[in-house]
Amino acid sequence: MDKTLGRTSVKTPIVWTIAGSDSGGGAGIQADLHTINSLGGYGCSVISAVTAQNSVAVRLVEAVSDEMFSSQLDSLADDMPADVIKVGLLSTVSQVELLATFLAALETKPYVIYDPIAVASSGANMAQAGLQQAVLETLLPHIDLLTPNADELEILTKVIITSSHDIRRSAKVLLDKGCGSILIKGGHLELVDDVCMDFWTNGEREIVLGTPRIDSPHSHGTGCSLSSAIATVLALDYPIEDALVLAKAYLNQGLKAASAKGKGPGPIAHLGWPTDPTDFPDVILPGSELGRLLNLQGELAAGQGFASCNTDKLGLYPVVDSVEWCQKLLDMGIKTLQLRIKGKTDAEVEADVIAAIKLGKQYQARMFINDYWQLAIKHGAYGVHLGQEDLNDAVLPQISRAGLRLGLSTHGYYEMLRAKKLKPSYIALGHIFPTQTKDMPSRPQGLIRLEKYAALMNDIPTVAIGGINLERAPQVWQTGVGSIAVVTAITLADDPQAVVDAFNAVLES
Ligand SMILES: Cc1ncc(COP(=O)(O)OP(=O)(O)O)c(N)n1
Ligand SMILES: Cc1nc(C(=O)O)sc1CCOP(=O)(O)O
Ligand SMILES: [Mg+2]
Repeated sequence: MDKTLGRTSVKTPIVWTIAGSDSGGGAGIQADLHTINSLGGYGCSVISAVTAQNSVAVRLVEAVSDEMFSSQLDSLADDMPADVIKVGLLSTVSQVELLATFLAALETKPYVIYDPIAVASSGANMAQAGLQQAVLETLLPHIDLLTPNADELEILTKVIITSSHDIRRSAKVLLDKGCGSILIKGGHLELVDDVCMDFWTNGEREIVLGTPRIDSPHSHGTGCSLSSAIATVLALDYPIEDALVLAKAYLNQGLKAASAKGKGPGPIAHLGWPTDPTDFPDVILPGSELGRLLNLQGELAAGQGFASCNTDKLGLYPVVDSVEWCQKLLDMGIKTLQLRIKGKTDAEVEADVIAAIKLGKQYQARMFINDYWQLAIKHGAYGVHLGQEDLNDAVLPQISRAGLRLGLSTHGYYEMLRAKKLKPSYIALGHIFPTQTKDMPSRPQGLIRLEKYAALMNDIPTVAIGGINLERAPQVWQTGVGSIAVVTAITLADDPQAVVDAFNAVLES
């Protein structure tokens, strides 16, 4: 029997920060450790330089000796290997070279993020001449994510950023040097008024996140906190797109509550895992005004949205592959249902789609058609269900204009936020547990994440899917989702009627 039901306690991941000490506590090692701890990681530190500073000025910067720098790295490697490493200030050329050699020699290489602090926000230069060249030539091939702001980007690439073309051109310079991906931070990007825009690319995919500019004087250490937040969320095994979104939300939440600790600008507040929807960034869609300005690939735009299901509790939602199953389940009183036939042409499924839609109307049930959106429109279905890949081909305005409901699959924070912008009729959250029904590219989410997702999507109907059976149903239902979708729990049951009755009892509790 599955005793954990997906609520396994997550091991606290180890995140190293390799950075300078800020005696004022707001940036560098201190900001990193606050952030790592606040988001649920265990922070270890390798101090590259000691700075004497307060909230007003940096008075003195002293790099540690090469021996001390290397000894810290080796001490940690021998006993407390990192799940993710965040690198901040490196103040000498030899530190850059020592770190590159150290990373190259690691047997199991963790994900490495480098926030290339060329010049502190206070204006004090903390880096040795020649350091940028050493970074470009020796360190970048070991970096999975580089997080420069526009100034740092210009220093590293010599490209002055005045357009989206410049952003891509400068990113390419760094990717060509061997860096895995780049997050260009929008704090200093002035392409769009009043929107703080962050641009991420790995050369194949692009993600743009926007947030209204939060005008706080207390923004000391924001870059350090952002990169260590990304590091910690990655160490907790979230994918990069979710780490970007969560780190941004962490920063926004902290900026709103930031306060002075001395006479000058204070640091952001460290307030734990973000949960307030208003702190989360806007996913910029390619078909939006800003998306077009940035030349993002694709057509997706927010549009008018989709017809409502008139309830946020869609109940038990069986997903089946035949008209016979539809008939059987409608006879059992099911009111939300999906016909999911895979791998056939439109012509091969059309008769089944027509029959399923007709049955749905006869039983006054919400009959969704999976994938075959053109047939669903043609024959007047109640709704369509589409996944992330389907969004590349489907013409959403046609579905919306035809008055059909739209359900969208999602598998994490980024996809949820992007899906929500399309104003669908419901959002599916998957896959919660391992499933035999389909090969999934993502990992099972588990109940702890599902609970967070359901709370964040609190103003749109939600459906949980993936590996849900009767035993797991009560705990899934307690997370606050509005519906439970199942395939094999019903289709492989010895007594489907008994299983439907038992699910209904859980969902009515
Ligand atoms: C309710 C519900 N949720 C998720 C899915 C999966 O849709 P998709 O990702 O498009 O995958 P396929 O089902 O097409 O294989 C779904 N069908 N229903
Ligand atoms: C079709 C499907 N979509 C998923 C998603 O997460 O998007 S999980 C899934 C299969 C669900 O089948 P079962 O209930 O047998 O595990
Ligand atoms: Mg699909």
